Amino acid sequence: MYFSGKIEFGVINQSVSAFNHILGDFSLIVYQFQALSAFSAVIDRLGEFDDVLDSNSKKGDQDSKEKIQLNFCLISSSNGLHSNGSMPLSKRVKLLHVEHLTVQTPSEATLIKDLSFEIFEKDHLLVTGPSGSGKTSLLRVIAGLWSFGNGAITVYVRPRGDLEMLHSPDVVSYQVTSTNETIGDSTGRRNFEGVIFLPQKPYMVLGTLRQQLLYPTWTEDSDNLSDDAKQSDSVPFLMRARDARCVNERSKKPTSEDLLQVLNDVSLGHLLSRFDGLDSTHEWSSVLSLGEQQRLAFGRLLLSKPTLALLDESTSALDEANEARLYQLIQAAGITYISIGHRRTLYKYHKKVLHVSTADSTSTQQNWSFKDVEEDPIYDFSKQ
Ligand SMILES: Nc1ncnc2c1ncn2[C@@H]1O[C@H](COP(=O)(O)OP(=O)(O)OP(=O)(O)O)[C@@H](O)[C@H]1O
Repeated sequence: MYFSGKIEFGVINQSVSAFNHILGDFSLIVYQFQALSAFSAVIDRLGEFDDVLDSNSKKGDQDSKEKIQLNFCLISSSNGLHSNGSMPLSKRVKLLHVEHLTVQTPSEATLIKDLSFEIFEKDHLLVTGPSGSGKTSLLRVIAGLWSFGNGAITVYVRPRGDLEMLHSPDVVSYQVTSTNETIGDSTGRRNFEGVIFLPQKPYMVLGTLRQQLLYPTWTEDSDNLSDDAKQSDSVPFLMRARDARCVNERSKKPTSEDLLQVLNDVSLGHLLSRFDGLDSTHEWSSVLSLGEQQRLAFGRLLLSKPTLALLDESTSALDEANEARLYQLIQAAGITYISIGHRRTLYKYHKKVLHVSTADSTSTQQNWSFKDVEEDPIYDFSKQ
């Protein structure tokens, strides 16, 4: 066609280039077919996952009446002087109110029936009972990690700094007023300050010894979170982003001296020479024994000073001397705690005891008893 003059040379060039272009585009699909099909499978799975989340949240809304109501209240304080200037008798600060709580498993088997009790400051509570009776589930409910069942729980938290105030000799009383401000419910429960849950096997973060100690209160991730993220539910519970109404200022990050002091307090000073200071990185869950990990977790408690600590067999791997030392340390730090444990020696460090027995599915009777620790016959044995 070119020689007969029907077409110009430039047009032939353009046609070749256009053909190559189209061939290249189609070849991309052929060559990348495997990657594209894998990508499509991932998109399908994400789509299904999203559908399941949507249906669960809709179901959750429908079932909300059946779920455990968890509320957080901000404790308000006053110096409590009477109008005539006299000092009132110091009032006890309520930290936890459990009302008609029934705890169930996801398959609706009842673990604890119609439980009601109150915990005041320094009313350290020991939860005992046979294996499988629901002790851990109860702590998970209080921590907001479990909501199967019904009833209501109110957790009272105080603004950071008030713990120090309470123990200052200038403060003669600390009062819960009738105008406690509700700062969150079961949907917004992650945005508060004041409750820490310590499992039997503590979570060891990837990073340095310093980061281990600062977790979960001063994690780098939570430092880097945007304000929007800090206010959203997407922040993991243990990172505990702060609610502006709860703490006016971010609590002061402990210095290296504070961290060294806490390490010595929990008898882990030797880790510094063994692992070359605070800033070396190791796989901590492998290089530390369970007892050392549990002591490290108590170090975190001593730095964070929560209003309420939930200890789920948190000293199970420790000898009695170390266990005694840790309980004395958190008592001295003014932390009120609820512990689960099987050892008789634990009775000494608690004021109240909640005994849960295995629920009988054929009976509607309560399967728990709540009393002062002195009233429990085991208490006398524990002192020997
Ligand atoms: N995620 C779950 N799904 C279904 N059932 C569960 C779940 N977690 C716990 N359970 C069941 O709930 C019951 C209570 O468990 P829980 O861990 O609260 O008991 P526990 O009293 O703390 O036991 P232990 O003293 O052995 O730690 C057990 O029968 C357990 O199998």
